[in-house]
Amino acid sequence: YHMRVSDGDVADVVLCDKYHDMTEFNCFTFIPRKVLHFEIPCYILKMFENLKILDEFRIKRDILTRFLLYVKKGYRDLPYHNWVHAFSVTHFAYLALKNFQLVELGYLSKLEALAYLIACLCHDIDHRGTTNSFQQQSNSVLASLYSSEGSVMERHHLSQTLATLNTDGCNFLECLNRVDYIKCLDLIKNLILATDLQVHYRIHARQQTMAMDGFNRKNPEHRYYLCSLLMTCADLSDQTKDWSETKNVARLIYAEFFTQGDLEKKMGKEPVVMMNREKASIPDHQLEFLSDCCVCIFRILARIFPIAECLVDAINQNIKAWEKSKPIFKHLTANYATSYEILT
Ligand SMILES: Cc1nc2ccc(C(=O)NCC(C)C)cc2n2c(-c3cc(OC(C)(C)C)ccc3Cl)nnc12
Ligand SMILES: [Mg+2]
Ligand SMILES: [Zn+2]
Repeated sequence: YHMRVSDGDVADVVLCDKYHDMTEFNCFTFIPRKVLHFEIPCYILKMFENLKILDEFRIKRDILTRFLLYVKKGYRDLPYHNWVHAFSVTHFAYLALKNFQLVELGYLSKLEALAYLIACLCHDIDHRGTTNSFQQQSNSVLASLYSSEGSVMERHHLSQTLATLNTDGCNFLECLNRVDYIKCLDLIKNLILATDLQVHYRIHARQQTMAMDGFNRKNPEHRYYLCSLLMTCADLSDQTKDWSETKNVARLIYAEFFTQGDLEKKMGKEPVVMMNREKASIPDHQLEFLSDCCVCIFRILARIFPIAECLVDAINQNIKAWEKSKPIFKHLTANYATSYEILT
């Protein structure tokens, strides 16, 4: 296992000093999925450096690099829940830290910023392309481990994160003092668990109230709601890009959903419509998801950070595009098994 990341792999990343001009990269319109796959580790290191986080916590670049190369190997080769998703989620966290000046203006402590970036990188490690309910249905090992506490997949992602930190030469947090170290792991736990849709539904109303009342940095509940909101926004940030990106991401997500549906049929179970390639209407589901889930989360964000209004606008543009795509899907679906092929 230890031979999986060599010192040469680490050196390649530590020594790369390209990408001096980060102007484009620092904008909300930048599309992280367009970054060349082999360049992703270098960009991640650049983001940490650019945010002055390494100096703050005296984090060694080679140890952080070995950690992120193991994290990269921890992701499976799935259509959506893969290393590129981890990078795109982390890129949004970087944009939020930079553009909302989260640390400079006191919204997040430096430690919370560090935990936020690490949680984004690790939040879907070893995902299998199936949902929490599928873990129960299939009596998976993960369900037997975690179903009593809920958030089965998210608890597994957290466990994989801690295991990677404890791999030789990967614990870049060991230079933190004891209090910060324990606090950082606790923050990473809350952030990764916040990416469970059920957790989001449970705290969504209170996040809304927090935004209406005004964020109070002295209130520990507000700090938790803000961190969770920033996490779900990062996880959904693909939806704030342009229409071609939105269509591409939908194709990837439904490739996973339909594969799960196929698996469920083989198990003699009826999949939910959204995962059934014979019955799903991608535009309808996406309209529902964007209107009922996505845009609401980003509206709360925009209430706290007005410059995030552009992200709400981008989602609304994509909602309009899904509406316009419906007649085409309706017409074409008659000839296709599902509207999925049209997205390819
Ligand atoms: C474009 C897009 N469409 C989606 C359509 C449906 C669903 C879904 O899970 N429906 C529930 C059923 C399966 C039981 C999720 C979708 N989705 C997510 C996503 C968000 C998540 O949760 C947070 C981050 C807390 C919101 C967690 C996991 C995922 Cl894959 N990311 N992008 C998407
Ligand atoms: Mg997840
Ligand atoms: Zn995710």
